[in-house]
Amino acid sequence: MSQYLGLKADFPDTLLLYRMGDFYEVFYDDARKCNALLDITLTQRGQSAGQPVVMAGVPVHALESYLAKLIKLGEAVAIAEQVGEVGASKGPVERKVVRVVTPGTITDTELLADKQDAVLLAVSGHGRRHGLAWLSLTQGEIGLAECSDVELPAWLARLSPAEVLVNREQQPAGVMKARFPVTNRPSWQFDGALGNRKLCEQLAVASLQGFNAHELTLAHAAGSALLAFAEHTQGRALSHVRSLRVQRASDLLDLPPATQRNLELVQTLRGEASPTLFSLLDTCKSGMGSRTLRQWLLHPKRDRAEATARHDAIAALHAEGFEPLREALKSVSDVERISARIALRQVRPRELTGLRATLQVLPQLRAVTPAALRDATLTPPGDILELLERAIALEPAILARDGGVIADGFDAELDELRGIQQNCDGFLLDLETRERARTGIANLRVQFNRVHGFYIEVTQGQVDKVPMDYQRRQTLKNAERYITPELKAFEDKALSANERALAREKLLYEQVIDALISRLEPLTVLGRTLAGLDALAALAERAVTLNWCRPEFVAQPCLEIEAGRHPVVQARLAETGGAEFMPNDCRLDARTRMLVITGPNMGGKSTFMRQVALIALLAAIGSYVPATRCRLGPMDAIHTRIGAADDLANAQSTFMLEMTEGAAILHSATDQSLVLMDEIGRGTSTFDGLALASAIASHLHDKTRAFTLFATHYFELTEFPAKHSMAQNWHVSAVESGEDIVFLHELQAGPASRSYGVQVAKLAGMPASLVRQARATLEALEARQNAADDQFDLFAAPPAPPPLPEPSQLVAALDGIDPDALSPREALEALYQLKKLAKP
Ligand SMILES: Nc1ncnc2c1ncn2[C@@H]1O[C@H](COP(=O)(O)OP(=O)(O)OP(=O)(O)O)[C@@H](O)[C@H]1O
Repeated sequence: MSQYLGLKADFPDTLLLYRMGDFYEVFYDDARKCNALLDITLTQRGQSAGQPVVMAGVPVHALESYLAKLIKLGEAVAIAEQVGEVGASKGPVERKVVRVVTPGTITDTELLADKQDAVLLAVSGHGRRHGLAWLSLTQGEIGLAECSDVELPAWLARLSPAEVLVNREQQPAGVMKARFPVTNRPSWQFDGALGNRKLCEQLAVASLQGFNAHELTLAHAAGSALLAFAEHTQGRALSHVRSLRVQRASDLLDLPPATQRNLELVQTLRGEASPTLFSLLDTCKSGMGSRTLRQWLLHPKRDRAEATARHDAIAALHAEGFEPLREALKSVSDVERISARIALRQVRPRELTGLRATLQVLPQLRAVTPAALRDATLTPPGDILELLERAIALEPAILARDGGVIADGFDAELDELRGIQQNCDGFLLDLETRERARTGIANLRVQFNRVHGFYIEVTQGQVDKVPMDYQRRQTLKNAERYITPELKAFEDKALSANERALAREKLLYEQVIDALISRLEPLTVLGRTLAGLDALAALAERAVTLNWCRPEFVAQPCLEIEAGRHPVVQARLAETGGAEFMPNDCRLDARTRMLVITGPNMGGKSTFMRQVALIALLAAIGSYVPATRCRLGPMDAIHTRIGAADDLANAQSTFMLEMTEGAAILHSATDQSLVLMDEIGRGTSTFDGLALASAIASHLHDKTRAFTLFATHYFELTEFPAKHSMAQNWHVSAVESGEDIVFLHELQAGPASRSYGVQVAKLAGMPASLVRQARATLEALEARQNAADDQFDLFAAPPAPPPLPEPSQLVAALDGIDPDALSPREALEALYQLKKLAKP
């Protein structure tokens, strides 16, 4: 147990899986935890320090599936293997932790989601400002950023880390509130100067100035913890991590967590992966293409140069045809992950054959790529392909340790070892023929037995013909057995050929990896280029299949959409064979900044608002958009306040959440933001709600001047545009037919005439008697309302705040005291003085 306890001391917070023969065992608390998490049986064995040893085990062959479960549950796992030889020394075989797997540092293909990177994020600082450093080990690029505590949730949502490293002694509240797996790290690792040095070393540069990252001290501190942890888990330096990107919130189109959620970008409101905007867009042919597209979707830039270049690329793909390219992309493997796994020396033989196949199709892929996108990096690095073709077998074994990985003809020694195994019988026959000819002994035989190994047997009558180089091995009654130097050499080779072939293969495989590591740069770049091409080709395909148009960017404030559609709702309607989707226009500009949208429930208000936001976002990531025409001015953020789900986990009521999100929008939106407000105020009583909704609308119209789509059930708000010149009334149309209602989903100018709530309730299947009663009550209420209608002005300017009271003498005296400048005696006097002033 002492060997186990020694190893465990280095990994106190990590489950330690300890190899014992055919099992990985876990002990004590780790065993209890695994019992609870994996439902594996606890046992007891012997005693250590007077206590029974509680343990549990998983079979070696099932390790990966148990690891996958543990990682999914947010656990970190250290794996201790036997590294010493059994019986080589007294006591237990030497064991070492060879691998630490944590949610943010997994690189195993089996454990990683194909379409999503596992991002490891470190957050430094606490209180108001934070430094962020992140990395996906299978990508090889470090990201750095700094942000305020208010911005932190948006960063966390955008990066969606698999694991967050925080300072054990200064845990940032924003991280602890979010629901990501957190790993505590020692305080000293969050050091700015150390981080700067480590980052420079990692990137092999003298200063971070070239990356414009030299002044981000807080981010350096996070970088220090990030690199230390990543190296610690991999047990080696990260030779493939060679680039750095500084992200500034001000460069990105802001998509706060609520927006990502409400627009169902990568996850539905129920937490499923489809149908979402991403699931609709992602027809990529490779995992790396999908990951790139996802990254584009969640990190749209404010600057439109990159998006315009992507629009150009899609146009080129349309002009020259994208199907042959997509066909060629089918035979491309995940070069991005394979290069990272080469760097980490974890690459498997079949991944190398995948890489080889990719390099082989490159010329063909290049030929079908439009000239404008035919990047220089699409030329195969010839030496790498040549090496893979020569070195790796056509269909290698799954694991290098099983042999059969290195191709025949690559290494003479390996060929010979394999030759020995395969041609043992042939060699012996050949030797026998040669020796018979050389000695003239016609009945000489070359043979083998387990006890004596190989020998040449000569009958007693012929022994005088035996040449000088024959050494006697054994004397029998009728025969002598000999060995020759040649046969001895063959015996040595044959007996250990298998073992030696395996060892030789392992060595050669390592050498191939060494050679690949030295040529990693072009491979990494190639991975990135192919991933980008795959994502672009998917966007080109979507644009044609779904009949989208190229958006136009302009410099003046403007958001004009003709015949816009909600891509996901439209696809769902088409799938389910429901009604046709009704396209709608939207026109906002410097003079019209707000649409007040009314209409019945189910009329299509939310769908319309979301489609406007999705179209703006799609344009910003460089995609075509679901409309017939689209012109967009500059945009810095998309804010949304939609829905009324309680946030029970954070103990917030519907109304509190509504107001918190509303307040966040009012604080951060600008005149370049797009704001969607869906039925704000409905979480409280009618008067409260109406008062708040109108105050919020006024604030957005008068102060923020953001492009706002304001959907509401409060009819009173349809009077808003009459008094606010930049607002207009629009409504979603519906027609009554008898007591029923038909939704036209068409956006028309002007306010809605009524809300049709009772008809919608009938449609939803409310009992007929209840609907009748509701209709009667409604009529009575409307009659009373008309009678009592007074001319109350909802949008009158707010009353001036009351003047601040004069500060009292006591407060003025307190204000005048500077505690740091007082001697103890002066402080005592000041205290007496204050007491005197406090007397009535
Ligand atoms: N333009 C459209 N064309 C066809 N169907 C549509 C359109 N817009 C919405 N719909 C359909 O109507 C349903 C309801 O739309 P939506 O949720 O946008 O209505 P709403 O007015 O926001 O309702 P509520 O006020 O109850 O939230 C959608 O699920 C969709 O199936």
